[in-house]
Amino acid sequence: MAQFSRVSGSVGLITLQNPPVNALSAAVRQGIVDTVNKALQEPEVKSVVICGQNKVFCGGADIKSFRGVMTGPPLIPMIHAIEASTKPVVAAIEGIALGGGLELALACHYRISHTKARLGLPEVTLGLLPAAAGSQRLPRLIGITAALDLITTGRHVTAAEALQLGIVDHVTDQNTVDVALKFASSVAGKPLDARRISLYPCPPSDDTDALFEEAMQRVRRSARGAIAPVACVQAVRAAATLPYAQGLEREKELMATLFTSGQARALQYSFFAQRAVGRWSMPSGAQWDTVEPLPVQKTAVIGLGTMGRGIVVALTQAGFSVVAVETHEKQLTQAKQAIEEMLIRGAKRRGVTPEHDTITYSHSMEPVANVDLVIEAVFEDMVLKEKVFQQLSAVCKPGTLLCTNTSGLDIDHLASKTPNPELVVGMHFFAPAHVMKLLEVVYGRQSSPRAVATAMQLGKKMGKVSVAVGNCLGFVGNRMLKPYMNQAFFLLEEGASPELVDQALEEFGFIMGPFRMSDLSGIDVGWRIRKEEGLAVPDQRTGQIPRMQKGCRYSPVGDLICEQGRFGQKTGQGWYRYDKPGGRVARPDPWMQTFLNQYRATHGLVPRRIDPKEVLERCLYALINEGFQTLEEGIAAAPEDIDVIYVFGYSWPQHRGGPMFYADMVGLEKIMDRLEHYHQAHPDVPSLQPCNLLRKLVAIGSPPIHKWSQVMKTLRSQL
Ligand SMILES: CCCCCCC[C@H](O)CC(=O)SCCNC(=O)CCNC(=O)[C@H](O)C(C)(C)COP(=O)([O-])OP(=O)([O-])OC[C@H]1O[C@@H](n2cnc3c(N)ncnc32)[C@H](O)[C@@H]1OP(=O)([O-])[O-]
Ligand SMILES: NC(=O)c1ccc[n+]([C@@H]2O[C@H](COP(=O)([O-])OP(=O)(O)OC[C@H]3O[C@@H](n4cnc5c(N)ncnc54)[C@H](O)[C@@H]3O)[C@@H](O)[C@H]2O)c1
Repeated sequence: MAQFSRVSGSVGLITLQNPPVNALSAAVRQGIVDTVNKALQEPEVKSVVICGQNKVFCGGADIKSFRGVMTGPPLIPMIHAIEASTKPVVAAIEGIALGGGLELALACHYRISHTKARLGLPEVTLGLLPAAAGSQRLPRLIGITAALDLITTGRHVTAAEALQLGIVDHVTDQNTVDVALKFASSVAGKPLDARRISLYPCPPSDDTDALFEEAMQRVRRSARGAIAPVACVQAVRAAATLPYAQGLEREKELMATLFTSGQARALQYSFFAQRAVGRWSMPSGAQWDTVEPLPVQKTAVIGLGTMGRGIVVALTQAGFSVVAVETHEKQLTQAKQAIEEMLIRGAKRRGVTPEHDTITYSHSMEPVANVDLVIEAVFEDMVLKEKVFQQLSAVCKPGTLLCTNTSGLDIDHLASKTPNPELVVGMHFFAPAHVMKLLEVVYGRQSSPRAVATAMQLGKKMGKVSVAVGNCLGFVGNRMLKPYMNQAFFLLEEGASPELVDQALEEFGFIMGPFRMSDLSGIDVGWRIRKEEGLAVPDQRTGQIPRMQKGCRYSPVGDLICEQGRFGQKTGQGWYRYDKPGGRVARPDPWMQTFLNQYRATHGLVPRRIDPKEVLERCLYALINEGFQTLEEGIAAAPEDIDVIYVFGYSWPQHRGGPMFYADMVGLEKIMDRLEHYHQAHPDVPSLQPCNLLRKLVAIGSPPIHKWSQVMKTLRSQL
């Protein structure tokens, strides 16, 4: 809806009304058409102001309506009618002007923004482009380079940057609508042609071809196969090289392809999935809207290694005081310096003053006594963690929440070592913890709903996308990674090279394939865990690590290269070769080829040519199958939870939605058939056997992903 009123006798005020973000639904568009007509027809009205209800201008087109039948007046003619108006129209921008919201503002003759407003054309993040003439107007207003930046990244700009770029005419910290009304009165009757952006020529650049060539290459490099950023460059190129009307036609053509694409569906699914994970629930029935979080102001972090340092930074930046505890003297000094540097860099990026005086460094537990919440990040060693939790239980005031950053150890076991197991939860951050958006909040059997609500809220305050998951070895993310990595190892045994496997998965859209990723994070991490599990241990009789363990196929290739001291980037050698320890550029290593040849010969394995399609199917379908298993067990509550974890924690390409969304796109029947095919070929790999939930979903006709939760409820009671 949109409401019309007349202010001070001669200014028509149009207020968009569609909470919470005044999205341009059919009713809002109809409201704008009607009220603009009214303003144009009423002779008393000399100028017009458009604003949004509740101090929010407009969040753009109504994304929810994209999947249904589009009704109501189309956006483009509506926007053109505003620009063509003979009475000046002023946009009063408060809160946000995003996507279609900014396009609406660009059709107005003047734009006045509140200092705290954010503006942008984020359509690319939804797999689209600004198709209400935004791709044609913005370059004409602010130039090609700046428009390319905003349109291809979708980033939001502050009002100050918008003023500097020329997107808005004036910024105010007063009541924006009042300022706009006053301004509208002052420009009544003034000529408007110089204010109609569609009439502007696109500002020329020295070498347009070279500029677009360079932009296209940059965008293709970072797009990881996403098509929308490429279409955005093409649309801006049309603005730069074609008359406005033809540019608009090109924009429409490009949008038509994007609008119905699987990528747009995936990205829009991902947008809503990110919001859905905030509405968490526990098997007990406790859920996000019925549980009050505990108040948290003072926090502590125990262990200042790789993870602890990032967690201290994230907590400090979110405004919490932190007691940072590290027993190792040298580590404490180094951590202090690293944390200060990270805070200074972060403050510079955000244009604020760094906050270091809220951190208290300590090598003992005493200062932890009066904190509200502790996050433990010591080595991944259960005996050590038990000891730390016992110490914390003795030192902390009653009611303190005890969280662990373990990557996958048993939360219930750890909780059982404390007098208040209801106050223990997992807070599994991802490295680097101050950068990575994902947080898995792991509830144990006895974790109280308030403890979970508190950890979820803390994550939100730290700017994380937090997902509540159940307790099991590896939780959701790392548990699903195991069958994926196992397939990657098996493929090496059967004839693939690390490069072949990585390339297939990088072409799919991962930032790094499994081997480059494992070189980056340290191959020895998994090796140590496998040794603790008794897997990476030679048989006393043969002296070799068995290739069958507990009745399942096991590949010791990762263990064997660690035995050679090849731990990845940190040692300068791993699955690849680097120019020096700590080097970043991975090069294929002839040593690896020789090693794999000898390994295969030793075990009588005849190498074969591996097709990249097989790499994708075996690695991804095994991971997806494990995802279904976590749903079946209720460890993950919904497919959206898994997809958000994979997109934000494991670099799954967002334009492919996440593993479960991808499974839906590929077709559950195909996934099941291919898994059965590979399981027949490898009967000693149980993770290739389709799990019950997948079979049942196929049996009832493969319902679409948004129906799985409902189906799962019924199935879980039967399984
Ligand atoms: C061929 C056809 C031609 C079409 C022409 C194209 C036109 C145009 O170029 C395309 C667009 O504008 S594309 C659009 C470009 N615009 C964008 O990409 C902006 C997308 N929105 C955002 O980035 C964030 O929501 C804000 C920053 C606006 C607020 O952040 P915050 O304060 O943290 O709050 P929050 O929790 O995030 O949201 C609160 C609730 O609002 C909901 N909702 C929000 N926007 C919606 C929308 N546009 N729609 C519907 N709903 C929208 C959101 O789902 C949530 O509800 P839920 O029930 O809990 O799910
Ligand atoms: N590194 C990762 O990518 C990653 C990701 C997610 C979770 N994790 C988990 O986070 C935890 C920490 O991992 P990390 O990589 O930061 O380890 P790390 O080896 O870099 O750091 C651990 C730190 O804990 C300190 N420490 C040991 N005992 C202590 C004690 N009693 N009191 C205080 N400090 C103590 C050590 O001196 C060391 O500085 C582990 O449980 C790990 O599984 C790691």
